[in-house]
Amino acid sequence: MLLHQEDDDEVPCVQMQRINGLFSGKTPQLEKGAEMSSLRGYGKWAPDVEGVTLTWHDLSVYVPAEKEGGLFRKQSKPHKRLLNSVSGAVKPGTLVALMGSSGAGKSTLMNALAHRNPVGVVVDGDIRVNGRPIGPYMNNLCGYVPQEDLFVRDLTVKEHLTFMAWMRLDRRTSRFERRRHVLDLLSILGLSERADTRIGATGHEKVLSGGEKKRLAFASELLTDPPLLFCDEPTTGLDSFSAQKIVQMMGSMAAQGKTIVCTIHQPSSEMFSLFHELILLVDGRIAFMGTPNNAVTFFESLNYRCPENYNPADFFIHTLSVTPGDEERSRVAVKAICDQYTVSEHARAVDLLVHYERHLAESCEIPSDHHRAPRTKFKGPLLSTQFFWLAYRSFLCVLRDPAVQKLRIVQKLGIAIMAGLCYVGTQLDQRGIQAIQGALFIFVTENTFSPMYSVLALFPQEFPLFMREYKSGLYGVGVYYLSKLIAMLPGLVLEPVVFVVASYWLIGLRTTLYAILMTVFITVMTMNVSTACGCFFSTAFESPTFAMAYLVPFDFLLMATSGLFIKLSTIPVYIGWVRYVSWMMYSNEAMSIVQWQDVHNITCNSISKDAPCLREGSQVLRNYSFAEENLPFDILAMITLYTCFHVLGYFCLIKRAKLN
Ligand SMILES: Nc1ncnc2c1ncn2[C@@H]1O[C@H](COP(=O)(O)OP(=O)(O)OP(=O)(O)O)[C@@H](O)[C@H]1O
Repeated sequence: MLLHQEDDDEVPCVQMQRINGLFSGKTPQLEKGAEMSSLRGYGKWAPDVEGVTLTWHDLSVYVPAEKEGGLFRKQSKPHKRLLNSVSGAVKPGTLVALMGSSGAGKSTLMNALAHRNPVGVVVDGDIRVNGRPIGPYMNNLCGYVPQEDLFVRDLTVKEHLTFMAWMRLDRRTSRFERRRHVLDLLSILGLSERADTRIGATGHEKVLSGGEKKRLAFASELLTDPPLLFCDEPTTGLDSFSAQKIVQMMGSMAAQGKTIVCTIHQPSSEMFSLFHELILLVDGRIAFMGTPNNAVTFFESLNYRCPENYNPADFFIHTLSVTPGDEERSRVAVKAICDQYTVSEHARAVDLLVHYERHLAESCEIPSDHHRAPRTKFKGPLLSTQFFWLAYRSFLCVLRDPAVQKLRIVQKLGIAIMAGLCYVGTQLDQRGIQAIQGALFIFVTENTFSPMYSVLALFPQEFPLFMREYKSGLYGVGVYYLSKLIAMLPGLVLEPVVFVVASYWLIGLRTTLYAILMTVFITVMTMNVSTACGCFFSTAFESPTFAMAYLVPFDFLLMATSGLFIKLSTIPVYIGWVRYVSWMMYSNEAMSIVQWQDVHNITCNSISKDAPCLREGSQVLRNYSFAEENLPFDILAMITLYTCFHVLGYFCLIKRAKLN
């Protein structure tokens, strides 16, 4: 059989048919024109795409090696190579098993092929889809089922898919079509009966089984009907029956023309027989690529005979593994297998296919910006749609956890009543001044500390899911951040209102409508600024523990400069600047102004003979270094701080997203 290529520019048809026959017996030979046109018309809006051929040539992947040396003497080591000049090709309608021992480079290869490389990873080589170099359009073209299932646990199966349908499908898809799509997928993947079941998560009430979650992960990817699908260890953690079902399902999808690459560990013989192609990776090199039957023959030709009734998958991995105690000899043997594969007819067949695809693409004169074509065809959801669905998802989560919400409201109510009871009977006299100022300070602290600390986990706990969805191009940082804020807003208004209403009259604060409304407004503002500060710390640090470590000293300074414990005019200059970022001070001053402005009838029953008698509200304010005319400035300062904290939080989230 003639397998080597004499001339890159001339690939005779007979030779190509032979290659295809050798490479995969079941793959239909696509017509030259048909194949190219299928890709040219591709986009999410064009689900009728026929299929894709994925090729990669001379592909190497590097990561920067760790730096050595002390704090002031860092030396860069050369990059570490994870993949070493690998080439391969997968045709439409093929289910490929990507196998190798742990650390062989399977995930690295799959990430490179799917154009989803982690930050810092350098990819060198040529990866093409139907002859086109891959690019950001891969987000639209391919589906990626990750190994670890990450879902919003409080959603039901149907809600999750509906969310995905709005976030992933073309904006021109009608509501009816989306619903039909979701229902069809539920039915195809056997999830119809679980449609209204909550997904659940590890450590919580588990409501979907591992296999069902995996099928849901497939459903999320299949919504866009991608012709190319990557699956990272889809059977890991599943029982043999569920694992078999998943592989069978992938087989049926491949039978419909999809190209599916799947990493897999220890498949049973029965499961292994469902794969059309096999790629064996070892130490970043390809030890074999071709059909499982050809793999057996290839290993036999190297005197590695798979015993009868032995699972070939186990045999290959065993042969390619490094035996403890005999590392040197095993490494030499494994290297010899890779070297033999490189000069084998199987490798040459792959090379020919790779060159053929490239030749085909070049001869079709695709415009230089061809890689943008799929993007221009697909019209993603509008920002407003993304915002609505993200906010809706967050609201659902809040509503689905009523115990936490109820607890927070009950807690607020309890503290408000306790605080109120402490100040019952407050008179407008000299003792009353201290009582009122103390009560106002409780208004400030109670609406500062607990909300600020309660949001510290908000972003870190959802970060893995956010990163996955962000990296797959589902939405941007801004719309995500904004949706989180909006979802929190009802609670951030309700809680302070409950607090003020429950304690205001018990304490005996001013009962003018203006004073009540302004106190409610300032308390709501206080809680929102505190939460904004918490959000900033939540995005700036990778864990709530770190955030807390920095937030506690900051809080101390805020409280010390709030105006109750020390006269603001006497604070030393070197620490005095903190008052300008202390919303506790602004809030305290604003609430004090509301309570004391235009008060002229304070009874003079001085606590001690030496203490001055404060008859006027303005005197009370002056006593705390507050000034009546500062009220608009205090409110403006709180609004500014609220905005600044959120802007900082947003930029920190962008930075974290880019670094991960
Ligand atoms: N970002 C990275 N920085 C440094 N080393 C990395 C990085 N990513 C992967 N590696 C290393 O590259 C090698 C291949 O990793 P990869 O995750 O691709 O292996 P794998 O075959 O998928 O393994 P497993 O089956 O255990 O998931 C491993 O030794 C891993 O430690």
